[in-house]
Amino acid sequence: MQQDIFFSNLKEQYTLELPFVVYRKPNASEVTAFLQKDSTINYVSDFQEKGFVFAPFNTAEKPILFKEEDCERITIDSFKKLENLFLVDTSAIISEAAHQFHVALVTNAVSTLKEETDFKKVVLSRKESVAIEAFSPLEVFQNILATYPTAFCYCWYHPSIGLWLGATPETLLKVYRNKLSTMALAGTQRYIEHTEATWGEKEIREQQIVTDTIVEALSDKVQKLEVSKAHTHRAGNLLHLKTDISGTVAMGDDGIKEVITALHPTPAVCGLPRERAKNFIVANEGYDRSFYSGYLGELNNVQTTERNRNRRNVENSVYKSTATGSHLFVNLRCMEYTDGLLHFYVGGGIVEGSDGEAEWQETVHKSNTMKKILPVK
Ligand SMILES: C=C(O[C@@H]1C=C(C(=O)O)C=C[C@H]1O)C(=O)O
Repeated sequence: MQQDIFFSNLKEQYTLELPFVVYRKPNASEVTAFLQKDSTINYVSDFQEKGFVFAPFNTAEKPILFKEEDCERITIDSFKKLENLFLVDTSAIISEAAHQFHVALVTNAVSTLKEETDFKKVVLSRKESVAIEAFSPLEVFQNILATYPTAFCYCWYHPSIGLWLGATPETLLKVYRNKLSTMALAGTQRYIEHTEATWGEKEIREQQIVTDTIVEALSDKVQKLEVSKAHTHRAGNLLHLKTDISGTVAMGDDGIKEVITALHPTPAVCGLPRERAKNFIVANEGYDRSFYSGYLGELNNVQTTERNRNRRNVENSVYKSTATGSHLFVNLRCMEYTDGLLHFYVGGGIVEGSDGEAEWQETVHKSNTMKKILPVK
C-alpha cells in the first residue's frame, strides 16, 4: 500500500472514532496497522487469541485485544520521512511542586529500602500533564517513526479507552515457534556523542536485579537459557544497560500466558520483591499508571519470512516460511492524549544508593523522548 493511502485510511478511522493501532518494530522498515471494524471493547482471556494486545500495569485489570478477525490489517513496506516534519523541544514546562513531590517520594523509598533488608528495588514514576491546543496523533506518530528507528513505535486508539503514543526501547517477550527472547533493561544515563559510557556500581546492581529476576522467573519454563553480558544500549538521547536473554520454550496448554504472568511486571518497571514493590507504588506514587509500564504488541500472529534456499539449480529459489508468534513490548517513553491535555509518563528504578535529585533529572530526560517530537503550529 502507498504511504499516503495508508495514513489517509488511518485518519479516516480516527475521524470515525473507530479503534486502531499502528506500529513499527525495532529496526524494521514495515509499518503495520490494525483497523477494528466496530468500537466494541474486547479483552484477552486466555492468551490463545490472535491480534494486538494492550495491557495496563495493573495485572488485576484485563488486557485489551484488537482481534485479528475483527480488524482490517494494512501495511506499508517502509516509511519515508516527509519534508514537513519538524521537531521541537518543549521541555520547559515543569512544575516545582511535581519536582518536590518526586524528590520526597524517592527519599521515602530509599529509607524504606534501608529499613527492610528484603526489599531491594522499587521503580517510581510520575505523570506530567501539559495543555496542547491542536493535536494530530498521526502527524506526531510520523515524527516518532522518523526519530526513533530502533524503538518499538506505536499509536494506539480506542474511543472508550483513550489515545496513546510511544517509542519504547524495551521488549517484554518475543516467542516464535519454540524460540523465546527477552531482555533486562535498566540503568540510565544521557547519551553524549563520542564518549564511551561507564556505569557506576549502583546502576550495575540495579540492572543485575532485573537480569537475575527474569532468569529465575524463566528457569522452570525455558530450556537452554542463554544470558549475554550486560552491554550499553542507546535509546534516543539516553543509554541503558541491557542483557539479552533467550532460550527454547515448550508451550503447555496455557501457551504464552504462563510466561507473561511470570515476567510482567519485571523489576525494570516494578521492583523486587514484586508484591512489596507494587504495594509501595500504589500507596505512594499518588496517581494511576494506567497503561504506562504495561505491555503491548502482536499476540499469536502469523509471521512470514522469505528465505533463500541458496542452492543451485533450484528454480524458485526463494521460499516463504511462516511461524506463529507473539512480540510484546513494555509501554515506556509514552504519552496519552485526553481532551486538550498531553500526559507524559516517566519513571526510574530506585535502590538503596539512589538520590532524589538525580532521579528527578532522569525522569526529565526520559520525558524528552516524547516532548521533542511534538510539532508546534
Ligand atoms: C521506567 C522507565 O524505564 C525503565 C527504567 C530504567 C531505569 O531505572 O534506569 C531504564 C529503562 C527502563 O527499564 C521509564 O522509561 O519510565
